[in-house]
Amino acid sequence: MGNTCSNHLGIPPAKGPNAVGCTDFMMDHTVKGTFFRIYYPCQETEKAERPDWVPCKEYFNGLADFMKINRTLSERIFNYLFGSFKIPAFLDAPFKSNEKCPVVIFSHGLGAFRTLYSAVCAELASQGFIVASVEHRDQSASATYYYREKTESERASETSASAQDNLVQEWMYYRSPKHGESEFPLRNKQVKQRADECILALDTLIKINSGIPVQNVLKTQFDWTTLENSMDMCRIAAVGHSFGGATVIEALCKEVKFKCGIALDAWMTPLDDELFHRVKQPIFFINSEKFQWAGNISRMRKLDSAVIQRKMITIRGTVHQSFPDFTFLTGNWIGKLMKLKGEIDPELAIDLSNKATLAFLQRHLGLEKNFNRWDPLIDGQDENLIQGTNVTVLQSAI
Ligand SMILES: CCN(CC)CCN(C[C@]12C[C@](c3ccc(C(F)(F)F)cc3)(C1)C2)C(=O)Cn1c(SCc2ccc(F)cc2)nc(=O)c2c1C=CC2
Repeated sequence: MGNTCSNHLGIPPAKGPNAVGCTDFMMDHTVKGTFFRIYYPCQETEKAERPDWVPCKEYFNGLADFMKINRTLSERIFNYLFGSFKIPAFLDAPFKSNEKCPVVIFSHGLGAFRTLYSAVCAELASQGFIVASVEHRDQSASATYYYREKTESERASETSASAQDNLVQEWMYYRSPKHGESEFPLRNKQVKQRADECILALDTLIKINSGIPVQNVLKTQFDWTTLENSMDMCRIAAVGHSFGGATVIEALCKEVKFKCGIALDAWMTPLDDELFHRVKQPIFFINSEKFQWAGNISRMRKLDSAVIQRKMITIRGTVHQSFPDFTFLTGNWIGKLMKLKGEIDPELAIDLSNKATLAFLQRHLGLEKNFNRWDPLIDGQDENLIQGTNVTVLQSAI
């Protein structure tokens, strides 16, 4: 990425001391199995190549459905606009770390999928974390796939004998609420499934860490046994964007192994009210300036506590899409037109968010790093940050 001129488009490289590897894991042939992309510290290798940011065209089709635009037209536009981007990580590079790595489980937003937050996940991996970016199968992702065994008739109708093993790749697309269907029951059911999927991903990493052999149904060149005894299972956090932010809070409530949570522009609607007094871990809300509204903020405020650290900052000049990778991938005027960019430089915004995240993780995972140099950001002490929120919340609404 030698190109330094400002109009260079691409996901910014990670800033930490470690090179970043990434690979995919799918547990089994069911829709209930866990599916995630893992980012990890790796050996510098010139031969590994960077994977495509969007792995296959079905994701662009799903994105078109999610945005309610025509598939054929948009597939061409998305391919033209985004088809050639690579992510800042080396595919299947050999894992390398001279110390146990803390663990982050990442949850994507509504209409997104596992690869769209690589600027956040790769940065954490470059700083020594192992990050599992889950792909949710609750029909909130634009698209996702799983494998199922072929049925008798499918096998029978097979022409060539050289057919692949008896598996069929099954695609699941975003499900929008039916006409008249109220949003809460659907989103509440989904947030519970999403939390379970984050916990299942964590349990899978725990098995891998303890040397229990686990099957990866995806054919990759990555040797999962190299991760044995490499993860610090006392230092686990959950991070997520928007619907993924709500998933973080639900997951913290269900699984005490998550020591803290970071919610990037959380969307609080899917959460039950009675959840708020049950979650006990520290939570950090990093909000955009444009997405939040009083009702959403007042639900975050219900988590305020005198005894458990709950923090909130707002990044000036940001929009909801300032956290996913799209914010880096279009020119200024398209980006602003499509609300993919705010007023602030996207790389500065994600840098502030990542540094504040690392400082909060050091504080609540007890890391012995120097991320505490960014502690002031947790309290909004920067010209581009607001401590708390810019949204006025009526006192009575709390
Ligand atoms: C009419 C559609 N309507 C559906 C309910 C609202 C659609 N919408 C605003 C969008 C996503 C947008 C987007 C993406 C991507 C391009 C592209 F051109 F760059 F591809 C453009 C334009 C369309 C901005 C959101 O849903 C916002 N949002 C998100 S956006 C997460 C996301 C999705 C797809 C991505 F590729 C990247 C990130 N995650 C949430 O958890 C929640 C919300 C709202 C409440 C909870």
